[in-house]
Amino acid sequence: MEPTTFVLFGATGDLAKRKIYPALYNLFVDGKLPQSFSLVGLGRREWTDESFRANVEQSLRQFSRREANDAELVKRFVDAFRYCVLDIGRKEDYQKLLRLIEQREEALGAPPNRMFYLSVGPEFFEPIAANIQDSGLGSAQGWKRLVIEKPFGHDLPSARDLNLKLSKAFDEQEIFRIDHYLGKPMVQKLGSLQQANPVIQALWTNRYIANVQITANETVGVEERAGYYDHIGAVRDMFQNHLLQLLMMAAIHLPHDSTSEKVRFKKKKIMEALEPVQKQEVGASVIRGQYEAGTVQGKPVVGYTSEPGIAPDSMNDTFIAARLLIEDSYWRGVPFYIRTGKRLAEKSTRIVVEFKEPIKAASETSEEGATPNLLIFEIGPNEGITLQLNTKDLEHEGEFKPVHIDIDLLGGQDNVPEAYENLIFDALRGDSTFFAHWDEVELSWQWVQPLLDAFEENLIPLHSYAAGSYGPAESDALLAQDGYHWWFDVKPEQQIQNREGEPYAYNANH
Ligand SMILES: NC(=O)C1=CN([C@@H]2O[C@H](COP(=O)(O)OP(=O)(O)OC[C@H]3O[C@@H](n4cnc5c(N)ncnc54)[C@H](OP(=O)(O)O)[C@@H]3O)[C@@H](O)[C@H]2O)C=CC1
Ligand SMILES: O=C1O[C@H](COP(=O)(O)O)[C@@H](O)[C@H](O)[C@H]1O
Repeated sequence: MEPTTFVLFGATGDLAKRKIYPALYNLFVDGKLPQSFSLVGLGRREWTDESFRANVEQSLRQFSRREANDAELVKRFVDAFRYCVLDIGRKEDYQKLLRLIEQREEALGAPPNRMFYLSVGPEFFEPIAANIQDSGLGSAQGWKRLVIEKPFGHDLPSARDLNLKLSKAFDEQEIFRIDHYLGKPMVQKLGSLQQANPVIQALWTNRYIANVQITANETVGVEERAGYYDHIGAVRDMFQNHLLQLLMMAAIHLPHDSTSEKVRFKKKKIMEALEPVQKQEVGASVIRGQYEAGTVQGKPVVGYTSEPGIAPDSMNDTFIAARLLIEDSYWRGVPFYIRTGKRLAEKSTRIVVEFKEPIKAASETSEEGATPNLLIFEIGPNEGITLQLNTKDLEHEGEFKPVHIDIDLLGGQDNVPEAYENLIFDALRGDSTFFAHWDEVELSWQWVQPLLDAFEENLIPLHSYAAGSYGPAESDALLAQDGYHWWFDVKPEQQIQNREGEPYAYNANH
């Protein structure tokens, strides 16, 4: 891997501490950092190199996947770290930064390959990009890359405006827009599983698939992020980015020789094929909700409008469910149902592919107990793939009963790289496959914009749901209209337990 200087804006912040340093350390331990690697951390805080390194070490002890108790190893890692006080708005600070980076490159004999990582609020994206350009930081002989966190815009016009401004300093192929869902190991496997397995590939069409359900349920509420979340809601926080990315990755058909460009081109095609919704029609396919007080995993919790920092009359959405249709030859007629929300019954991110029922369609015979075949991709918190099939239960008069085949994709490994590790590794290698291209981001905002307008103008109801449930009843009704139901929503009294005594989600008989 080429020598790299990693320039981290927001080095004193929460994301750097919880995700970026641990990810870099894990890569270091796994031998996946460039041989010549240097990091310059930036912030307004008057830290020194020493206090910076001490903070980084602390973060490794707290958050790293790999043990950080080998003092010699940790020291070798943080030796590459320097700190520079920089105020994003002060042009002279960028000259100081340029001198420091040039010194480091000279000392290491490294070419000026610079990766600028923006772990700061979105209001800083544009001034940082402009200052990188104006200061000469971005005009050295090596490569330059811009890694940018979400949110990418607040709506369609602001996203377009931001992109225009960034593109004055960085070309599209130099911009790496992070969507951490694209870094999740199971999401990274989705395309290749279908691509490499004829058995899946052959079934991946409207001929065999009845519907696809994409769920990202959370048990947490707004936590300490009321100020941010109350202006964003589930639609901008999760749906526009993570959930639409999951839809693209689930629907994609990849050619055998797929490159990063081809993957992103195919994703763009899916977004272009999404049937648009008109603002006045949003209510027919979109449900929005807000949690009321309830009990989440045995603990009583307050309702959204009683959370600290949230206005008592807030109309913000903490839940969204939607039915989307892809108008292409593969997916015409297959509804994709998507939902996400806070304060729900369980933390689970999964994709369920429900197959059509050929037995019933082919004959009028009674098939007592038969359920549709399902292919279930568990994305988090645990990873796995499960296939639900029907088998005859000889003890119960030959009724059908579902059996589940678990496919172990990790080969028993339990210490797998997490999303930020995968993504930072790819950015260091210049592989943009699992970063959101501007076309995808723009098309996502384009699809979502009528929803934002309808929400803003209160054209659709804001349904309440009890904390600890699976969202408003209207979300169930959305699927019931089409003759389906959300799979694996398990009421506490129906939960069965796995061998470890934990609730086992798959209760196909509910
Ligand atoms: N935290 C998380 O889990 C996630 C965060 N994100 C995104 O990542 C970004 C960073 O989030 P997070 O780390 O939580 O935010 P924090 O508020 O914890 O950190 C903000 C960082 O920005 C720096 N900063 C703020 N103003 C200036 C300035 N004028 N000049 C120089 N540096 C400045 C701060 O440094 P100092 O105070 O020293 O000036 C600090 O390092 C945001 O865009 C957020 O949306 C995305 C996903 C998850
Ligand atoms: O980006 C975000 O994601 C988290 C959920 O991420 P996960 O990896 O735990 O599924 C969400 O809690 C947060 O509100 C959102 O900003």
